[in-house]
Parts: sequence; C-alpha cells; structure tokens
Amino acid sequence: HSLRNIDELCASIVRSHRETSQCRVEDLQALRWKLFSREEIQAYQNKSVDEMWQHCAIRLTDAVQYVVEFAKHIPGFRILSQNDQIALLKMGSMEVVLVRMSRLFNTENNTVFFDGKFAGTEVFKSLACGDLITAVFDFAHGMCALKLTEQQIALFSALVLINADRPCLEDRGRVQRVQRSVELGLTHILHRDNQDSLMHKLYQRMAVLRSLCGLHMEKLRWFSQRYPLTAHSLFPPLYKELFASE
Ligand SMILES: CCS(=O)(=O)c1ccc(CC(=O)Nc2ccc(-c3ccc(CC(C)C)c(C#N)c3)c(C(F)(F)F)c2)cc1
Repeated sequence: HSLRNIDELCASIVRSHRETSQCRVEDLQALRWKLFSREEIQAYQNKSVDEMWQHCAIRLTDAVQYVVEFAKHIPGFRILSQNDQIALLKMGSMEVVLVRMSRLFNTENNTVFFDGKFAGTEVFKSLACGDLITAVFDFAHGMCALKLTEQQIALFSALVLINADRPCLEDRGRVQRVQRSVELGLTHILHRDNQDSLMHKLYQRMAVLRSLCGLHMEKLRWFSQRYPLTAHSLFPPLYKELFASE
C-alpha cells in the first residue's frame, strides 16, 4: 500500500460518511437544547410496549438505511460477494448506527437526538428495555469522551463494518484484506492527528458495541415471542432481515 492509496482510501470513506449521514452534526448541535416537553414525554410513556417498539424500529431502520448506503461506497466493500456484504451488514449496521448516534448525544443533559428533539432515557420507558437503553446512552457517553473528529468516526465506522471475524463469511481472506486496508487508514489518520493512543481505546469501544448489539438482538427475540404479530407484520422489512435471527 503506497501512502497515496491510503490517502485515497481515507478520502473516499470520509466522503461516503459525510454523504450518507441523515443530517449534519453541526445542524443538530443547534437543536441540542430542544427537549421534549412533559406532555410529549408523557405521550411516549403512554404508548404500549409494542407501539413504542414499532416506533423505534422504524427510526432505527431509517438510520440503518443510511449505513447501508455508506457501506456500498466503501472501496473494497463492493468487491465482496453479495452474501459477505449481507453478513457484514447483518452484524455491523446496528453497531455503526450506534456509533453515528453518539455524535448526537448531549453529555450535559444526557439526551440523544430522537424524533426531531433531544430525548432522555425516560422517553423510552414504555419499551421495557431499561438496561438496553441505559447501555446505549452509556456507550454514547463513552464515545463523546473520546472527542473523535468526523474523519476519525468515518474510518472507525468502516472498521466496525468490515470485520473479518464475523460469522458465516464465504471469503474471509478477502474481507481480511479489506479490513487491513481500513485499519491502515485509521492508524494513518490517528497518527496524522497525533492521537495514536486512541487506537486501543477504539478497539475497546468495538468490544462494548458487540455486547450492546448482542443485547439488542436478545431483547428483539424476547419482543418477537411476546408480540409476534407486531414483530412479523408491523416491523420494517429491513429491520427484520437484518436483526431477526431466523
Ligand atoms: C447525524 C446523522 S445520523 O447520525 O445518521 C442520525 C440521524 C438521526 C438520528 C435520530 C435517530 O434515529 N435517533 C434514534 C433512533 C433510535 C434509537 C433507539 C431507540 C430504541 C432502541 C431500543 C430497541 C429496543 C429498539 C434503540 C436501540 N438499541 C435505539 C435512538 C436511541 F438510541 F437514542 F434510543 C435514537 C440519529 C442519528
């Protein structure tokens, strides 16, 4: 890999990240004090479990669709087989959504951008998934503490997605080669920013992400058993395809 290739790789991943972010972080920073009123919070808390799950599944699927677009523009992702692309998205898209979501987190009042305003954990009470929501918020806090730049987040997101350790890959060797080039890109960016020490912290974040998404799948299994009709006929097809473990 000549340096020029790595620079080109980083530039295309950063461009893809910017073009596939549902909204620009600077626009949302202006909204960071736009909180839900007591009545609006009450309305969310009055929703039934399956109503709130369906509402969140739709919001999550919106965010996942942008991650699918991001993946398709990563050089090296496109050259993978269809099956390997699906396998990587099945395991990694939720993780990238959570990395992206942490950019829209206000650590001063512990709120995250959701449905057009900034929501605290109490908004999600009717999901009956307090531990998952707490874990999502804690992860966002941890990510904010690293104060990553958009370029660092772009390369980190690509690395979260292109992970050769994922189960059921057809051509693990090819995924490894793409993963290594993205790793080189991330270390190159961190070195250029004089933040080499961030690399091991980012690997720790990846481990937390994996357990977080494991918890999400566990809750989804619980929910699908309890509310099969909602899970099978009211969830967005992409959500079911990516997260339902059938
Ligand atoms: C700036 C562009 S962007 O970064 O792409 C972007 C652009 C828009 C948004 C808004 C957005 O979609 N926020 C949102 C969506 C769903 C959820 C959520 C809801 C419930 C659950 C639990 C599960 C049982 C369904 C989970 C999980 N796991 C996640 C959340 C938040 F995590 F906060 F609860 C926020 C966020 C980023």
